[in-house]
Amino acid sequence: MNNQEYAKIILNELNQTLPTIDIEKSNQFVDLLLHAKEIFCAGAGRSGFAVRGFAMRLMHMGFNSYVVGETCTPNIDDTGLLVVCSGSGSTKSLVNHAQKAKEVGAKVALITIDPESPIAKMADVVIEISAPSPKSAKAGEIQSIQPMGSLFEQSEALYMDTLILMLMDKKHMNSDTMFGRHANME
Ligand SMILES: O=C([C@H](O)CO)[C@H](O)[C@H](O)COP(=O)(O)O
Repeated sequence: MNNQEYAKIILNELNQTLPTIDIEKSNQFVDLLLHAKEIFCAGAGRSGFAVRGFAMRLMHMGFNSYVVGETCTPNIDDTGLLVVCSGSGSTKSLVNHAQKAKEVGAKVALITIDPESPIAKMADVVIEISAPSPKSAKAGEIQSIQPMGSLFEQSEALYMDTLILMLMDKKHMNSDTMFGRHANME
């Protein structure tokens, strides 16, 4: 198959995952984002790349957003929100981050394939994406030709872009006002 044929298959897969994500839980997630004093974003591997992109857009909107593990990321307290992206919901470092967040009274939002996972059990809101899971027993019903967690990782990145659009509506922001905060020392 050529690249265009594969592209159509991938888009078809995304067309199954993205429109089935829960609306009410997404509204709850947006409320948590709007009310947090500081937002801490965590993920490992390719989920880590996805959540870094989300942290950047939040920064563009004026939120105090941080990537967990970066040198200049401060402590989390009861005014904070931890956003975790984890297909399995059981990656050890991320379980530890969620435990710490709950210990200090912070909120936790999880994007995952497995709503029964250890992090899901601690989370205030769990966003389930149905996709194959290479790292846990629970796999979503939606099938993929892509390797490992690719469909989940693409879906979570695009899902977080839908959250950004919802936040832009609520805060009356547009691309120009956000670009004003983009790094000018690149
Ligand atoms: O990078 C990943 C791997 O490529 C799976 O497709 C995962 O995102 C990484 O291993 C983290 O795992 P999860 O916490 O289960 O997302």
